[in-house]
Amino acid sequence: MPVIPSAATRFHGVKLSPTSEKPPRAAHKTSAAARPAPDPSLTLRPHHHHRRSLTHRAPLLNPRKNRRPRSTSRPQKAKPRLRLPKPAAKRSESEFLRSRPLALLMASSHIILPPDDDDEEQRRLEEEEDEDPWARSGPPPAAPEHAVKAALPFSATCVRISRDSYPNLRALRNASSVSLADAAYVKISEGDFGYVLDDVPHLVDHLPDAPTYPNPLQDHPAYSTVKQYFVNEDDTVPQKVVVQKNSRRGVHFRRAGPRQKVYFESDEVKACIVTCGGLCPGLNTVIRELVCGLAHMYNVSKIYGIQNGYKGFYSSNYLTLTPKSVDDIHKRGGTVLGTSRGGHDTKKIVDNIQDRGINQVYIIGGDGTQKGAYEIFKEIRKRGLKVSVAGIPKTIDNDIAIIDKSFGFDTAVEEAQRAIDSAHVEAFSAENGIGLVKLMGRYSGFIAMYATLASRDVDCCLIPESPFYMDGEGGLLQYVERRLKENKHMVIVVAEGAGQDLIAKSLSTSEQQDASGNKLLLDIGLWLTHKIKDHFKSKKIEMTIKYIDPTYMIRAIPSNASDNVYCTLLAHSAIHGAMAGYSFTVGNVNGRHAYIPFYRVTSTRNKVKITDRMWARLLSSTNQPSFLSQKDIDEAKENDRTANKPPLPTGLSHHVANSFDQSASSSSNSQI
Ligand SMILES: Nc1ncnc2c1ncn2[C@@H]1O[C@H](COP(=O)(O)OP(=O)(O)OP(=O)(O)O)[C@@H](O)[C@H]1O
Ligand SMILES: O=P(O)(O)OC[C@H]1O[C@](O)(CO)[C@@H](O)[C@@H]1O
Ligand SMILES: [Mg+2]
Repeated sequence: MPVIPSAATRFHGVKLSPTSEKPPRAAHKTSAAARPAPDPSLTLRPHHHHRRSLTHRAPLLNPRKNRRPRSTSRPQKAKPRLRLPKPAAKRSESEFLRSRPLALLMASSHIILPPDDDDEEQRRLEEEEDEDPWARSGPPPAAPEHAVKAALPFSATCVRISRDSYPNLRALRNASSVSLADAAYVKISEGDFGYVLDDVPHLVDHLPDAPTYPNPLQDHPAYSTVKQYFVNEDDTVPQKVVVQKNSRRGVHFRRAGPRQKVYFESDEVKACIVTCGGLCPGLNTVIRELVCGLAHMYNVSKIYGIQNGYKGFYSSNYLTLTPKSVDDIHKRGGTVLGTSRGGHDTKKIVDNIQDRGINQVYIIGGDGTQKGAYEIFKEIRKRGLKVSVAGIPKTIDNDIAIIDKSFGFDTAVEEAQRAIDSAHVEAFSAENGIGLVKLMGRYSGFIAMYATLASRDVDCCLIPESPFYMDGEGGLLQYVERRLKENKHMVIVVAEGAGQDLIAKSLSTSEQQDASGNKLLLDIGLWLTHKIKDHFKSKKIEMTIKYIDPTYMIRAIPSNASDNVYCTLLAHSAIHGAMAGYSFTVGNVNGRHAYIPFYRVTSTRNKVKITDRMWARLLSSTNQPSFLSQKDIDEAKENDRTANKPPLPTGLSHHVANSFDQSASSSSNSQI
């Protein structure tokens, strides 16, 4: 374990030891501009151990040419997943081509076929494909109890979803509607009763001969008493848990957790961690637990911090992280690594990953960051590198699709209470007092909604998902007037993304964007304050309004206790997945940690559904008008119907498509 020397640099208030190395001169063509600039303040000490490790050129893991030297602890060969296509004689070439998913044809090195008898089965199923008995006549009649029991064990019946699951041929056929590059990474398998596995990519998809090793956790004293520590390879987590008797089993994700076999030896691992996008409570906890988890569970000692977001991959030296150097960082807000927006240059980033021999990349960030992680993963796959990419979703707005909740959200809602309490005290203590609080939420009003529901002092909550208007019958100004008459004071909570159309209409400003291309928002809090003041002035009614904007104070604090635990578990799940060779975004799905494909978390955004009971609860708790016309409600219902449905390859069997439809439909988990 590297020990922090006294000369260690202080960075973002934390003691960290930067490596003194620049990346080795690459044999391949990283441009000079892409090289990290030497930073004198970060080259304080020679660090021989790491110099040696960093100058070691990343093995370009073309399975045929550059195979890793075999380790002393005998690697176990992975179960072969590749099968050669059947002899041409059995089918004509065009038949063969038609029967292969486009994705598999493109990457001939990983054509993955079911066993011969499955091929027969496959053809039979294809013939039956247009004859979905459920589509014709509804769900099958209830089977006798013993038959249902026999059908349910996943591994017994879902023969095509083996431990090393592979893309389903039918599922990906004619994958022409998604981009070629993306179709290659969609791994969908089918099982019985409408079961679908939306799987994540694995190293063996492109490195079929990658050796496996026993998981070092099995010798770990802390885990020796655990009854079943390793998760079953076949375990999956359903996207939708509210079902009826005859529902399809629906879409599932691979369950997160430690596997019996891993694809990296401990001393082979070189992990790096990066944080991108805006701040969020818990970032430092995730960093800490990644470092400590890698070191303590898997005996990994080469762990590096990338400074200031994606651009740090190619413009800064990497920091050496040890359990000691990150020991107390979870008690601080922000990120000790620094963060930024913009600067994602996939090629330069992967050049540097390759040059420095990094083989596990942990990427903490929001929706934009996960899109960036997906691009990095695709480039890594293109180059045939043995690198796992693990995304850990971070966003205070809670707008990442699929997952139950993002870390830091609870802390943010809790901290928002203090601002709302102050607003309430100010409003209550004045004659006709209004307290107005602006909370974060660019496109999704979760913080505002939950903070309002938690507080009970709020009279009106405005969020981006629910349009509102100011003037006339049923408008906001009329409601404020009425409320003051009734109560003599009121509290308004507004999410920063609410009412942007109204401001844009009244102030003719041109749209601006941040470095990542996100729209820069106009200050709805300030605008509302003026509008309300002007309204009462024109009516000659005395009133006082106090505008509180705690947005950055809320996201800059350390995470609370429950978020700390959540961050720890997320970090551990990410480590287990990366060690097991998967690339994914990790998240809680219905209370279980799962590995979610990048394309799923990046293709839609989690939003407050104003057609759900939760929003109705809010309306009934504040007594505010909904501000919605029938047209707005119809539109919202239509949006909800397709809200969580990802863009899928065309040519999916309607069994699979139906399962996705059902799992995406709104009357599910989001309602409590
Ligand atoms: N489509 C994309 N492809 C590749 N990289 C992207 C993409 N969108 C964003 N990024 C990169 O991801 C990083 C973070 O993006 P962004 O600033 O949008 O924050 P975020 O991750 O969405 O977090 P949050 O919005 O919660 O603060 C930036 O460095 C940006 O360049
Ligand atoms: O000022 P910054 O750092 O760009 O961040 C602001 C944005 O970041 C977030 O906190 C997360 O996306 C948004 O709620 C907010 O609009
Ligand atoms: Mg974002």
